[in-house]
Amino acid sequence: MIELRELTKRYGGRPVVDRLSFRVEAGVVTGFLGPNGSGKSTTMRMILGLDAPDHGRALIDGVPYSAIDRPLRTVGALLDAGAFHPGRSARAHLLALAAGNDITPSRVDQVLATVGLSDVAARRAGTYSLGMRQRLGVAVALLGDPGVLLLDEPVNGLDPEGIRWIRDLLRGLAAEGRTVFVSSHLIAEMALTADRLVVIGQGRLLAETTVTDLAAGGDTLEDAFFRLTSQATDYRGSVA
Ligand SMILES: Nc1ncnc2c1ncn2[C@@H]1O[C@H](COP(=O)(O)OP(=O)(O)OP(=O)(O)O)[C@@H](O)[C@H]1O
Repeated sequence: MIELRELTKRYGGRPVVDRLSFRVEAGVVTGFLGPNGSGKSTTMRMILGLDAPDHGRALIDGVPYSAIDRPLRTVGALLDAGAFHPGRSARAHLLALAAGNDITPSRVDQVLATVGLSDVAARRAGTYSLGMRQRLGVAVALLGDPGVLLLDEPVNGLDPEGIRWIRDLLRGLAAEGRTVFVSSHLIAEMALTADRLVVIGQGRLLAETTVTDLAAGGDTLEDAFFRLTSQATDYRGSVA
């Protein structure tokens, strides 16, 4: 379970995450939705201890990330799919991470198979397509067989087959009782993947809901999402 209590981050005096409080429960996929720049990545970075909050806290199974022993085995994260040494093979990359976290080499082969990279595992990660890099990022997240998973925009750059694959994977991981928290700015994709939704705008909580309830007002999901977030963007578009 992930719990945020009044989590706040300011940049240049401006709150980009603003007293955010909510829970992400185990056993379902929770979508984290908001327009561009609404603070999703900053929130995830604070949950993972990569950015320090100015106020409030983020807890994973009741403790801050920094207090978790062997974190890879508790929390798996996909933040930036490009974060690999380009000269290293996918297998070497995973083996190095496994060695540092008391994870067996056989687990490396398992996750390579899960993400569909077994046949190309000896290739340098720098030669991978964007979709293959996303899959390697997912392999890293799964490596420690963690009970909690955070994925920031995992479908970015994936083709339709890859999108369906990640959707099925996330739903399967939640069905195993894991906590799955996945960000997106695409309501249509989240409607197919997530059960619960946490919607933010300008760093503030706009709604904690379910896909079913969001659509219940008779609107299309997209209309309901726009209605929720229309007053909470830093930009405005107009149709000529
Ligand atoms: N290191 C930083 N320094 C200053 N401002 C930052 C920093 N990181 C993020 N911001 C600002 O914080 C706000 C929230 O950014 P964030 O990346 O968390 O949003 P997001 O919801 O993930 O957006 P997107 O969907 O576009 O990825 C933005 O206005 C961004 O410019």
